[in-house]
Amino acid sequence: MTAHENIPADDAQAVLDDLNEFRQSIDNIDAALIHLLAERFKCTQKVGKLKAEHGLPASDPGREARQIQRLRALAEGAHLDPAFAEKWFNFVVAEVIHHHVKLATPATAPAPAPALAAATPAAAAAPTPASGPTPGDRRATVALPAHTAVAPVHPNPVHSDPAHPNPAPATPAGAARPKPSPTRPSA
Ligand SMILES: C=C(O[C@@H]1C=C(C(=O)O)C=C[C@H]1O)C(=O)O
Repeated sequence: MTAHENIPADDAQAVLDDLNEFRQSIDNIDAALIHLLAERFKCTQKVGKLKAEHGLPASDPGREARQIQRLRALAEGAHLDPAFAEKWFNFVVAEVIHHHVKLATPATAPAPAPALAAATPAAAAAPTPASGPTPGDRRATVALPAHTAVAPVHPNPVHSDPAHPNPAPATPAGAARPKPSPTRPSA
C-alpha cells in the first residue's frame, strides 16, 4: 500500500507536491547539518591537538555544563525540546572526547596481520589491542532517545583528520563488496 491510497484522487497530486516540497527542505537541512557537524569536528580536532601538546585533560566538564545551559536556553527560545538538545550535545561531545583521548594516546606498534597472529600461540591468546573502551570514553554512557536508532559510532563518519583516517567499513559476512574493474575504466 502506498501512502496516498487513502487520499481522494483530486487531492492526491496536491498532497504529493506538498510532501515533496517539505522533503526537499528536510534534505537541504540534513545536508547543512552534516556540513556544520564536519566544521565543528574540525574545530574540536584542533582543540584536541592543542590539549594533547600541552598535557591538558581531554574533557572539560565545567565548559560542558555552561554549554548545556546555553543550548537549553536556545532550544527553549526555538521551541525545540531542551532535553533533546542536551542529549544531542552529550552524544556529540562523547565522540569529541573519544577523539581527544586518542590524540593524547601515543601510537603503539601496529597489530600483527591476522594470519601471523593466529600462527603464534602467544599472539593468539593476547587480548586484541584497542578492543575495549579507552579511559575517558563516555560514548557508551550517552542515553539516546528510544526512537534514535544510532549506536555509538566508531569511527566517526564526520571525522576529517587526515592523520587518523577511517578504516574501511566492515563488510557483513556474505555481503558482496563491489570490486573496481582494472580493465574497464568508468565513464
Ligand atoms: C572542545 C573541547 O573539548 C571537549 C569537548 C567539548 C565540545 O565538543 O564542545 C566541550 C568541552 C570538552 O569536554 C573544549 O574543551 O573546548
